[in-house]
Amino acid sequence: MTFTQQTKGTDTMTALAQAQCEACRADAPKVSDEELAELIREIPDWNIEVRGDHMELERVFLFRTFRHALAFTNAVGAIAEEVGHHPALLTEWGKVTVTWWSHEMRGLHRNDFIMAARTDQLAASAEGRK
Ligand SMILES: C[C@H](O)[C@H](O)[C@H]1CNC2=NC(N)=NC(=O)C2=N1
Repeated sequence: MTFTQQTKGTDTMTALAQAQCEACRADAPKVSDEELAELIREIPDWNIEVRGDHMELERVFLFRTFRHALAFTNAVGAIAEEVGHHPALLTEWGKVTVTWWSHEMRGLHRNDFIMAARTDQLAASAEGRK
């Protein structure tokens, strides 16, 4: 899995968000422990959850209303569809839990970190954040 960072901007999260996702393959390499330590620093508000035999990236976003939560849910869904890499999305009143991991390879790929960074960028401009 190559991973091309379009820019080496000062804000590494922005650079991560602008990186290109690659098509997920079952035999794609999981991120190494070193990559994990480096990449999680670029998305500091995300938690690494160990679930069964794999890790997942997860963050809760709070909103004033269900309508705002639903709008954000749909915005995340749209960027997922654009790249063909999809999160788990739990939408509740005033709250959206976003979880990224790579199903076919049962683990964390750089794509998951890219999409978490893009999710943060969406949240930065989302209406009704608490
Ligand atoms: C056929 C389709 O492209 C694949 O099933 C994609 C869809 N979206 C995906 N999303 C995630 N998170 N992991 C995958 O392995 C995955 N595979």
